[in-house]
Amino acid sequence: MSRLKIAKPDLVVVHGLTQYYGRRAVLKDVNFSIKAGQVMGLIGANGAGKTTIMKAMLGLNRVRRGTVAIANERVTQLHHAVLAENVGALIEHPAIYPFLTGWQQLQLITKDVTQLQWIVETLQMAAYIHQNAKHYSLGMRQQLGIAMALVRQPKLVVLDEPMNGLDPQAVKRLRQTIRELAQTGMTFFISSHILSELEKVIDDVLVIDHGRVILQTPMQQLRASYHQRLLLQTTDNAHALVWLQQHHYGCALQNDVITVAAPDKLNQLMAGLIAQNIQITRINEPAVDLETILLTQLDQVSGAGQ
Ligand SMILES: Nc1ncnc2c1ncn2[C@@H]1O[C@H](COP(=O)(O)OP(=O)(O)OP(=O)(O)O)[C@@H](O)[C@H]1O
Repeated sequence: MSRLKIAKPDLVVVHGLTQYYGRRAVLKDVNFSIKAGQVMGLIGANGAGKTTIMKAMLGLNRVRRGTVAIANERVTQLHHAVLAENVGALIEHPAIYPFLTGWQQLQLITKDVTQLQWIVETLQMAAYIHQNAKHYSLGMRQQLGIAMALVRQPKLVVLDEPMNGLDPQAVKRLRQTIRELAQTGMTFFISSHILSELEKVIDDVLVIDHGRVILQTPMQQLRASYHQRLLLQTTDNAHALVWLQQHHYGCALQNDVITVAAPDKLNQLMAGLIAQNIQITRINEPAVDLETILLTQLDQVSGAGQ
């Protein structure tokens, strides 16, 4: 029996978003969509427009042109009923009342004790949740802000730099929580400068530069598009290098290690070296991170545009 693969619907559709601060365009025809259950990362340099995009999605800014739709409902500054039911967000600094406890602030969002207990336990906030928030550290305030965004388990959660001020354990917990919630169908849109953390949690990445989208792609595809290097050590590196160059492999020798660029016929390469009586003593594909992949990819994008 053949199985029909049902495409997930778009939960967020942003179309032609253009925004000015004064006379300066800070978003320029921004288009993207996020499918239900996806975890999408938003990356860009300082001032690229990440927070501005998130604010526009939440009806916090007046946009010049373009539309935002969440769960098929238009969102504007004056029309945002869909957000109350379906969206949790932490943008810039968490809005916290200093004379309420963390628990009381969470109660402003939901009275459901099961949900309240769940988030306090999940983010391990029990030690301070009943203290007044004015005594909270930066990290505790940030955790409370995240808890406020997640507590009702809304369809969409928008998090602007959520890892700010969190210690490594809290970052790990947040990452696990996001992955678990995404498994249940929740959708996330997360900006972060900590690419090494972001890449552990996202399915797709949206890259913006000077208010324009320059890349939107699944992480899997991004990784596949990166031509991996190979590190080789042999019993006779000098001889190996000559053979590789003669056979048009891009390669270089440094500190007794040969770097070979993107060998797509690994068997041929190994067989060729062995036929020369060169023994391969070590072969290694170095782990590659999102930052390296993106820099390479963006070089190609800007190179192609020249
Ligand atoms: N209220 C404002 N008035 C005028 N200009 C603003 C305002 N808010 C942001 N900007 C400008 O809009 C541009 C985009 O800012 P935005 O905060 O969206 O960037 P970002 O990508 O979130 O940056 P960062 O990584 O530093 O947080 C910047 O050039 C910024 O100076």
